[in-house]
Amino acid sequence: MFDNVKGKLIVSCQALEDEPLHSPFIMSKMALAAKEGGAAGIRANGAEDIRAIKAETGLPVIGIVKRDYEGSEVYITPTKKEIDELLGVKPDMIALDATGRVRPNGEQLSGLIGYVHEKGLPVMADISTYEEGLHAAELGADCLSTTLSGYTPYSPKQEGPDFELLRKLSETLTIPVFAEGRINTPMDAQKAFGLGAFAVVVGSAITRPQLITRKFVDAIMVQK
Ligand SMILES: CC(=O)N[C@H](C=O)[C@@H](O)[C@H](O)[C@H](O)COP(=O)(O)O
Repeated sequence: MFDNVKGKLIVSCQALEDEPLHSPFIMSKMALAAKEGGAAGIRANGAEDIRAIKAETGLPVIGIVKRDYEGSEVYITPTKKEIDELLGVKPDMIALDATGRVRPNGEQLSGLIGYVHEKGLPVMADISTYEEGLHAAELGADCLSTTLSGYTPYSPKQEGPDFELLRKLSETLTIPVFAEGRINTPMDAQKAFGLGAFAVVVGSAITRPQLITRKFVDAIMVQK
């Protein structure tokens, strides 16, 4: 996985139930389009989507399962149950929330990292702050991704990527740091590599047409 994606673009192909493109078939075609465009890997949500994407593209897949639990804000691969679902479709890496927030059922990040490793897969730790990155690395995460910066109550809210977080983590740590979250333009991606990103993950700017459309509409409204 790591050799295949180093220095390259990973495209996140996700459409939740409340999104217009929600469908494993559509996500598999989205992933195929990403492959044609030169993507080296795919990030995807849910066993069904991952199965379809792997069959259609053969690209390495970073798998997650997004699920809400009462009493916890953690929704990216929150518990062992979601890891088990992913193991059934053989992703090349499993990404999970590695923030300091309380997980459902009292499950612990350290236990989940250990569990994924037992099953022979690497772990991508989705973090929102520098401290969370250091902690996840100490716990044995194989790589980090800046996925959750801006999405925890205590991380900075920004329109663009959290370049500062990327820079600090890449400078301090030896494990790969992936740039992810609001990488909106090819220039953002170039800048991320300049700051030490191991690979760049782009989602909405490529695979959420409703959001891409909204940007055009908003720009037109402002002009009027
Ligand atoms: C915060 C959260 O739930 N992020 C999710 C994580 O898998 C996805 O919804 C994002 O699309 C992905 O991280 C890529 O980011 P962006 O779509 O901004 O390029």
